[in-house]
Amino acid sequence: MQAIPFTKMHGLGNNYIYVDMFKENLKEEELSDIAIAVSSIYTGIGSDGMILICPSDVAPVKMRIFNNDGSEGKNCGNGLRCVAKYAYEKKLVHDKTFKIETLSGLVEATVQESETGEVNIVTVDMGVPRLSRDQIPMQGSEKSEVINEPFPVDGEVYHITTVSMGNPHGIFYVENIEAAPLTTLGPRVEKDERFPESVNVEFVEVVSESELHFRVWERGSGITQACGTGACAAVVASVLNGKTKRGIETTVHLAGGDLFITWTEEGNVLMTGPAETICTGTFFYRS
Ligand SMILES: N[C@@H](CCC[C@H](N)C(=O)O)C(=O)O
Repeated sequence: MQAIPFTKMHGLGNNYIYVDMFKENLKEEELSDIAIAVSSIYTGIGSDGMILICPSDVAPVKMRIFNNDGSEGKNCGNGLRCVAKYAYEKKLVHDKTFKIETLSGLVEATVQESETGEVNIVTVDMGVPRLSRDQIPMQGSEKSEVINEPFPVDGEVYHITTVSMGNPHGIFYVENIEAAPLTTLGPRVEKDERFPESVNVEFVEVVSESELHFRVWERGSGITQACGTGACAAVVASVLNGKTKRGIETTVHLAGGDLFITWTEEGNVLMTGPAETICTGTFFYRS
């Protein structure tokens, strides 16, 4: 049995068990099983997965994210805001703006500190979205982009736009977000063979040129209350489809609350939203 101190945090209800790898030592070959164990609502703590806050050779801190099925993702927008909050409050960093390494590259976080020294709001420069099929990855002509492309599923033709924010997203537009086929099309598209690494599946209702409703079926975790990279991908997809404008802030309404996202004229995507600590404790892992 291994005692693992943890902090549970969430960004708009997208909640993970955070382990401080500056202090703890988890075996690489057990990470996937530990993520599954901590995430269980019956025999674990209950979460959308596990995030490791690690030392880095190229930044003050590195994030690794495991979904609740044990698979490792390459990026996590809500997780990045929580990692930034943790790193600043625990004095792993001293500047309000600092880099975070992810498996898909470096991003830059800026924390807003309250009078009590707490961080509640974080902006992350998520970098440049990746649009070609080989970057998603998605089967088909390598360098082509997938914008409102017919996407047949079990005899019905939907239209998909794909964007990578370091992890893959497939976006579908719907008339009414409440009627989005989250639990049917979500898992079906997640594992579709056209996506060799699976895909996060998002449904978007356009409210105006600067406002979207959004729901997500996450790769490896199913329905979550929010997906930061997914919301960034939805804003990029909406510009590409001529539904919203580039260079202006778009409010994305997720099940867990709102994110404020701009795809800048310079090319980077900026995401601003909350990060909160739920509790701390010790998990007893039995391998
Ligand atoms: N919830 C996250 C994304 C987590 C990883 C994703 N499920 C994947 O496998 O790519 C976010 O806030 O971006």
